[in-house]
Amino acid sequence: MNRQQLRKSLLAQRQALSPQQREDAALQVLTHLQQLPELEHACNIGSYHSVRAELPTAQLNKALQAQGHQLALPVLHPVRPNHLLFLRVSETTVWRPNIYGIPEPVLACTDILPLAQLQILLVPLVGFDLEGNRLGMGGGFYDRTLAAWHAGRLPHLQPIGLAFDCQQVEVLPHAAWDVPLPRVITPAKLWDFRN
Ligand SMILES: Nc1nc2c(c(=O)[nH]1)N(C=O)[C@@H](CNc1ccc(C(=O)N[C@@H](CCC(=O)O)C(=O)O)cc1)CN2
Ligand SMILES: Nc1ncnc2c1ncn2[C@@H]1O[C@H](COP(=O)(O)OP(=O)(O)OP(=O)(O)O)[C@@H](O)[C@H]1O
Repeated sequence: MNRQQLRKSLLAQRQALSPQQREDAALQVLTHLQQLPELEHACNIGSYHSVRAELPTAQLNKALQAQGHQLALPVLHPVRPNHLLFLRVSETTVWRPNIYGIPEPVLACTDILPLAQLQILLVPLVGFDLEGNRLGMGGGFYDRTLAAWHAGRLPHLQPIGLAFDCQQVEVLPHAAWDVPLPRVITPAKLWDFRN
């Protein structure tokens, strides 16, 4: 299967889960996440606003905020195509759907949290393999976001993919620009692909 076929098949598997299965999965993922020593101290966490059949993040985001972490959510970059900006969010954040129908915080420059100030980046994904290679929605948004980290320029950033177990495959075909994830959390476990 090529990337496009794989994406279609993995999206269908995710779609087949019931809303209850998705919520249960999200709670299990939150439990693994909360066991990370990195989260013992308040930190800046890049997260995402889940849509459609993605691993739900509403409760997870709320729980992280309640624990004192500052969340930053992605907005599509207004000038650089296929790039993301991460904006601080709070209870007063005004949301607006982007061109993909994904709610994002209304862009205010003062709310921008540069990647260099994030300690954790929770990454949505469609599929991942046993080496941490990631398949996303196809825009290359996170590959671009993670390029500087991959090049060693964001040593304090820890990317973590969030997924259902059915999104794990043995091998994903990967391209030069793909940035493998060091860790992925699914309901079953924390996958650590480092060394
Ligand atoms: N919740 C969430 N937010 C996210 C992402 C994500 O995967 N999940 N992204 C991760 O990169 C970025 C947005 N990327 C996206 C890329 C494609 C589509 C999408 O629905 N594509 C449709 C075609 C839409 C069209 O071209 O009009 C499709 O593939 O069917 C959605 C988000 C940033 N924010
Ligand atoms: N660092 C980069 N620099 C330039 N182009 C890139 C980069 N990363 C990805 N691309 C381009 O983005 C396109 C989409 O990439 P890909 O199919 O790997 O996206 P994805 O990882 O599935 O999506 P996303 O990261 O948005 O969830 C590719 O055709 C590639 O040309």
